[in-house]
Amino acid sequence: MMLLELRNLSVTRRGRPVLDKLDLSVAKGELVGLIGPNGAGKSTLMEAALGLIPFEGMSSLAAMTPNDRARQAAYLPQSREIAWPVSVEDLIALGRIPWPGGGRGTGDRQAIEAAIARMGLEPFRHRTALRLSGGEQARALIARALAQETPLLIADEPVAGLDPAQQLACLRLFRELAGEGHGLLVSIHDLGLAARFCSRLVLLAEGRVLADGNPDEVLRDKAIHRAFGITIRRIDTPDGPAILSV
Ligand SMILES: Nc1ncnc2c1ncn2[C@@H]1O[C@H](COP(=O)(O)OP(=O)(O)OP(=O)(O)O)[C@@H](O)[C@H]1O
Repeated sequence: MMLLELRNLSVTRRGRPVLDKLDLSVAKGELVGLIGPNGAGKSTLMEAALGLIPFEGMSSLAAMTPNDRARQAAYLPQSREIAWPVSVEDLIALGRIPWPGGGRGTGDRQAIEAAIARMGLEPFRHRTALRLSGGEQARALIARALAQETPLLIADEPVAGLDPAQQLACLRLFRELAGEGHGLLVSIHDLGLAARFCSRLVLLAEGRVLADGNPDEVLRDKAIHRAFGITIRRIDTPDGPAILSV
């Protein structure tokens, strides 16, 4: 079952085409890694898919009412802004706004507690979110998205700025969520982590999808060289592939 469908999606920014008639879908159970050089349009694609910026073409999410969309997809933007000095627990409760209890119902409480536990935020729950480190704030924002309990999670560079252990924990959790039937669209610059954890990679460059498929195939594709101007060397280890960029 498809959780997100984009057809013929085009975006123009400052008079320049950033995305050009792009097609992309995310199904239940998929952890899709969106890769591509800086400025390729990964954030633009997510913003357009969510209907946050003007676009041409079709996005199944943007076509929904705001409340339906908020129940369908949680979004972690690249800029991790926490606007007010709220506690970590209250920040996470904001993820419940689209649901009937609005953060205060019994179901809401369970979702909030599950998100706190999954992100290991118990020690921080009463701390003002603005007084966390950058990586801790990132985890609190991921927990807010988890508390939203949506079928789809769209995350823009969620592991940037996390330490290696937290990066692994976060991607393991994302894989677990995919295993539970969620769909995830996650932009990521670390090709090694992308190869290890994603079930599918979509390579974006020049406003188009240059490659889309199984990580092994996408990372072997000539398109990687075309997109990044680098060569990828893959070393297989018992823990999965290690990727060297040369
Ligand atoms: N608010 C904006 N107004 C105008 N142009 C923008 C805006 N945001 C991004 N752009 C331009 O759109 C293009 C795509 O940017 P985008 O942020 O989507 O790339 P990205 O692939 O997410 O990059 P990165 O890997 O650096 O995060 C870039 O050329 C960028 O300069």
